[in-house]
Amino acid sequence: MNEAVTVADVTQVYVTEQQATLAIQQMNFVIRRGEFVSLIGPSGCGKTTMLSIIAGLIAPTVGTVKVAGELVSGPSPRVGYMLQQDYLFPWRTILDNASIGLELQGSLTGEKKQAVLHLLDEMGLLRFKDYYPSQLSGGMRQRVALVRTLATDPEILLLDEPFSALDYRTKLQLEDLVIDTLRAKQKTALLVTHDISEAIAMSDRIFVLAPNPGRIHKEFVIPEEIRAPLPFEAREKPGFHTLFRDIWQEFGGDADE
Ligand SMILES: Nc1ncnc2c1ncn2[C@@H]1O[C@H](COP(=O)(O)OP(=O)(O)OP(=O)(O)O)[C@@H](O)[C@H]1O
Repeated sequence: MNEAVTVADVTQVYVTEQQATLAIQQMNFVIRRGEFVSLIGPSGCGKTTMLSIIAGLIAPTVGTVKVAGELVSGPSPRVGYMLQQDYLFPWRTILDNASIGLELQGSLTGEKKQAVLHLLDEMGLLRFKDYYPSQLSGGMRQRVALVRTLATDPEILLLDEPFSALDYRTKLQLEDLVIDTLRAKQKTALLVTHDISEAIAMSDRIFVLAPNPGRIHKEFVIPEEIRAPLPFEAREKPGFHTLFRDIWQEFGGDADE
């Protein structure tokens, strides 16, 4: 099974007392195992809705989603979710925050706790394991959130603007750390971002979405000449800015020129 995520004919309509909103219309795509794919597009084009459907948090009005060949019918340990905010519990230590997913699953064995400590070590956080979130910087807290997401060993990670609240330097460092970690662990990831450069630097493929109704407008495969071991290096490749401009135009970037 090479397909990590299969989205088939997904349509999502939100109905409120005032109106019905066609948030997503007939979306179809496949993410292969180990791939890093980004969803970019203007506000309201259905990016978060798509992640919520893949995560099993909402059932699509029409269509199906499979994760590793299994129909998604609710939240599953196969899928990990990382958000813009770290949502760490202030009264729990870093180790206890990082372990909470395992604890909630009732699977926090001694062996798993060692694995969490190992992940904290990989993220440069081991010496802070007994600290509380308020004692850490925003970038460090987001690294704890990444450890918490990886601790349950999900097959696919859904990343909803996880770098957008960070300062620029921290954001670039964390992008490198995430890619390095996910590639080493051969994880599949779907990133939602408003940052075209970030999407190009991190992804294998990019879907540009369009709004009203939310749909896939265009797919970009990142060419070999732009790929690099780490996103920071990809930003320096010749061809990076040409691709940026191509995507910007599809984004409607030149609409007011
Ligand atoms: N719970 C809801 N009830 C009603 N309408 C909703 C709900 N959630 C989202 N929508 C609508 O569905 C559309 C898609 O929203 P969604 O949040 O998925 O877009 P997005 O691309 O993630 O936007 P942003 O970039 O601003 O986060 C929007 O028109 C939004 O107003």
